[in-house]
Amino acid sequence: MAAPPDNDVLWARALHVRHNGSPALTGVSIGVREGEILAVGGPRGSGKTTLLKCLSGQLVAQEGEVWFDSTPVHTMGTMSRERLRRDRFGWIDPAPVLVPELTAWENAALLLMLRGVSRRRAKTAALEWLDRLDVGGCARRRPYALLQSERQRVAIARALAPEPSVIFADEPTAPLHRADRAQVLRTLTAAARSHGITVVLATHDADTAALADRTVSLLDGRRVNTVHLPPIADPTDPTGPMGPTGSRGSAGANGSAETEGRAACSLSA
Ligand SMILES: Nc1ncnc2c1ncn2[C@@H]1O[C@H](COP(=O)(O)OP(=O)(O)OP(=O)(O)O)[C@@H](O)[C@H]1O
Repeated sequence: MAAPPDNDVLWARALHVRHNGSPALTGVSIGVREGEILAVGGPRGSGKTTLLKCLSGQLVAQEGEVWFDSTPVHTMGTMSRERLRRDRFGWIDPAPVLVPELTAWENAALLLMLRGVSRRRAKTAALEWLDRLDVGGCARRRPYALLQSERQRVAIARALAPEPSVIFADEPTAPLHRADRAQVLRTLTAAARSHGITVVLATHDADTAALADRTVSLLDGRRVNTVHLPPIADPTDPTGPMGPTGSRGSAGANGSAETEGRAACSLSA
């Protein structure tokens, strides 16, 4: 078992994952450099979420290796992986999952308090991150009183507040409209760069991938050289393909735009 290259904070080799017998990842290898913002692109069902789950230790591949900071994650026991995820990693879901009983600032401070940071220090940090994400004014509201886009900003603040080594963001701007998407992504990437946080970002949106330092593409669970996808259309733009007369895609349950997975690609060597 060879250790990964020194300049990769995260590294995976020949990952094979099958969900109920169906292949989700087939021999995927990837290296993520420290402080890098890496986009994992590809159409729906191409394996992006599965890859992020393997890299973050949520899922152990049936075959293959994952290393973080020269430590083999694939051989860790469940408790060690949980500890690693809690102490070093952050995760942003496509739709915000907040604790309904807690206010926005308490949600944003939650991971810090779970790590043993005092309530006062956690609150200060949470309020700073909420401000940076333009939801400082919502700090005392509970999730039910927030817009979906505000909830997602709170969820992003919660992931950033502990300043983890790596943030895994799975379609983090899916619930947002186009203008919001760019602003939130810029905040996320700027915060990551200023704090040296590595970001692994799953997206099927070309505009989102453009903000990354580098993009790797997946198709049908394999690394490919290129995947050309149309940018996600804005459902609020009447002139766009998602507008009133358009027929491409459909609005998801949370109002987000869905794109078809049309891709032109070539298999990598
Ligand atoms: N828990 C599961 N059980 C069965 N099949 C699954 C499961 N999770 C994912 N799959 C399948 O594995 C493949 C890869 O899914 P994955 O969610 O990783 O892709 P993705 O690129 O993230 O897609 P999306 O953009 O829709 O989230 C798909 O065919 C998917 O249907």
